[in-house]
Amino acid sequence: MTKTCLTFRDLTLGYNSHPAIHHLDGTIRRGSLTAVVGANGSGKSTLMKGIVGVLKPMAGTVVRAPGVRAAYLPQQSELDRSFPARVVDLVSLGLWPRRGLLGRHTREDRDSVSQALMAVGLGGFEKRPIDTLSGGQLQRTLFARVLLQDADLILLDEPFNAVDTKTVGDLITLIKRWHGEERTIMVVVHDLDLVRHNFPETLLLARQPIAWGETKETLRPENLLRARRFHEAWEENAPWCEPDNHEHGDHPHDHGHDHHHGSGPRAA
Ligand SMILES: Nc1ncnc2c1ncn2[C@@H]1O[C@H](COP(=O)(O)OP(=O)(O)OP(=O)(O)O)[C@@H](O)[C@H]1O
Repeated sequence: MTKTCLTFRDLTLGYNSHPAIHHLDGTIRRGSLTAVVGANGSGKSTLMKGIVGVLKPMAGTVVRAPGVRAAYLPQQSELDRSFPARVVDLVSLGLWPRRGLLGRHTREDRDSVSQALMAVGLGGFEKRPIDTLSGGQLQRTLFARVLLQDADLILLDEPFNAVDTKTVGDLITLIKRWHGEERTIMVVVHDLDLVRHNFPETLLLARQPIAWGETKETLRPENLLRARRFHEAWEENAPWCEPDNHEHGDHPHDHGHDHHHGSGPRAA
C-alpha cells in the first residue's frame, strides 16, 4: 500500500478565473496529522474544497491515492441551521457512503448513531432539533457524523471556531483517536498554540505554501513573518499566472519562492 494519501502538483485553485491559492506541490502522508494555518483569506478553505473535489483546479492536480475515502467538515458558517432537522438526521448522513441516500436505516445503524453521539458527549440528543444546539453541541454533532463516515482522509475546516474550551479539548481527543487509527487528517486551525501542542505537522499558507513540515519548524517567527508579507503583497484581482511563466519568476506576484517539486512536506 502506498504511503502517500494526497499528491499536489503545481496546484492552482480559485474562483472566477482568480487564483486563491497557487503553486502547491508536495504530498500528504497516510496517517499524518496536519494543521493548515494562515491569515484570513490565505486559501485554507479553498484548499480543503479542492482536495474534496467541491472546487476543480484551475491548473495542476490534486490526486488522492486509490480507494481513499474522504470526510469533509466545512466551516459552521456554511451550514444552514434553519433546516428542520434533528440531531439524528444530521448524524445519519454519515451513513451515506454505506447506505446510499435513500437506504433504510437498520437497528444497527440507529445503534451506531447513538454510539457516535455518546462518543462526542451527546448521548440522548438524538431528537433535538439542530437549531436548538449551542455552537459547541453542533460541532460535536458534526464530529459524530464524521465518526460514522469511517473515512481514511478527514478534512476539518475550523472545527474549533466558536466552541468552548471543554469542547475544544474533547474534539482534540477525538482527532487524536483518529490519528491513532492511522487515518490521514488535515485541520484548518487559527490558534497557533493549539497547533503547537497538538499537531505534529503544519502547512503554512499565504495563497501559496510558505512553510510545510514539522510544526516547530514551520511556525518559526521568520516563517510567520514571511507569511504576513506574502499575504499583504497579494493583489486580490491579479490574473492567474500561466504555468510557464511562474517557473521563470516573471509573474508580478511571483515573489521568488522556491517550488517544492519533491515528495513530502518541507520547510520553505
Ligand atoms: N466562493 C467564492 N467566490 C469568490 N472568491 C472566493 C470564494 N470563496 C473564497 N474566495 C476568495 O478566495 C480567497 C481565499 O479564501 P479562503 O476562504 O480559502 O481563505 P481562508 O484562508 O479559509 O480564510 P478564513 O480564515 O477567513 O476562513 C479569498 O480572497 C476569498 O475572498
